[in-house]
Amino acid sequence: MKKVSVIGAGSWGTALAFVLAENGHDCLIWGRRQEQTDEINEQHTNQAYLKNCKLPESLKASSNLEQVVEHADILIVAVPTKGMREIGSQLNDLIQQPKLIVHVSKGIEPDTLKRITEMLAEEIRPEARKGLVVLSGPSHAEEVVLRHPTTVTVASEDTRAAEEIQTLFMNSFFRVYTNEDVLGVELGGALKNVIALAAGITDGLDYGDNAKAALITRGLAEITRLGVKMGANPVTFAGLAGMGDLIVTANSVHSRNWKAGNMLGKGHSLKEVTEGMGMVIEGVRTTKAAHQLAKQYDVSMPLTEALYSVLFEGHEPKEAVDWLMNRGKKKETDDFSN
Ligand SMILES: NC(=O)C1=CN([C@@H]2O[C@H](COP(=O)(O)OP(=O)(O)OC[C@H]3O[C@@H](n4cnc5c(N)ncnc54)[C@H](OP(=O)(O)O)[C@@H]3O)[C@@H](O)[C@H]2O)C=CC1
Ligand SMILES: O=C(CO)COP(=O)(O)O
Repeated sequence: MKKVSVIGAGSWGTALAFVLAENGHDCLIWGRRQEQTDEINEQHTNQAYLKNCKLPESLKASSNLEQVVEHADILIVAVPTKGMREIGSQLNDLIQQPKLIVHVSKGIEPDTLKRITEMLAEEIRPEARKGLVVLSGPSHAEEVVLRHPTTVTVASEDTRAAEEIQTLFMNSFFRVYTNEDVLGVELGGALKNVIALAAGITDGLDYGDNAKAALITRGLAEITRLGVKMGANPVTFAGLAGMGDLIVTANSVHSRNWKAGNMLGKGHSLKEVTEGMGMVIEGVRTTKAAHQLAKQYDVSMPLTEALYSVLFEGHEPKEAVDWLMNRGKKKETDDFSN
């Protein structure tokens, strides 16, 4: 049994805390609102994020970040990418003894184009970190708390740290692999949200299954093309953090990114969609970052460009699809030579 703290009591932080508590670990979860941590402690629920889920009574919650950081040597950080630097800087101030820090979020910071391990490495001093690990893969929180079979991957520069986290989470419904390609795992997790938004748009437009299959396949091709140019292992994109997560996010009714795209395809504005969701839609900010990365690395990412034009340049979804379909001829397999 280990002491573990989860920072962030949204859908994913709560589902992972559920797994850890089920595994017998002494798990404390931090939420920034006391009424929410009271609900977890007293009702053993977190209705705003995981409806009708009974949480293990052994799972405890606190809104006192200092207490939560002190509780454990392993910190699981589960806040949206937008809040990552602020949390990282607070952790830097609060950590007394070095901690193993695991993040489970999926995004890239626009403008700096930093991945989450890079942001955390900038915010948290090296002496406060035993290691940095990313956990990613096809894993909707709603299904994890139903104990439905789920597989994820953990990656770290430090193989032993990744293996420690693999052991911490593994159980009969939550299977964890390790992967040495931190860059590929983080890029796969972040960029699939862009393609899932686009998949939601084609579903919103009622374009059917051919269009969806095209988006997923060509989406994976452009994610891989960028990732390989940045130095990632192409095999990672055929794995859980790449194809696996892209399939689940582009097809699931649980996906906030797919839902957001679906509403855009049906004619709602981006403002309406983001304000109505009540949960994070990581793909919107990541589309900005991916558009910038494509320029910086001089990689062709037409689906990302089409989505960018809908989200940020006022183009209609149908116009973007027409543009995609009427581009010049291409070979399917020239991807890696770009
Ligand atoms: N949901 C899922 O199934 C999965 C999600 N992920 C990833 O996990 C990350 C977290 O997502 P998820 O839990 O789903 O998000 P949710 O929207 O469900 O919850 C977000 C949580 O973070 C808190 N929060 C929001 N902004 C900040 C901030 N600036 N500082 C501190 N806390 C903040 C919210 O607090 P409050 O309630 O007070 O607003 C809430 O507890 C995302 O990157 C997502 O892509 C990965 C795999 C699966
Ligand atoms: O990353 C996820 C599943 O693996 C969750 O996706 P959404 O953020 O689109 O709900």
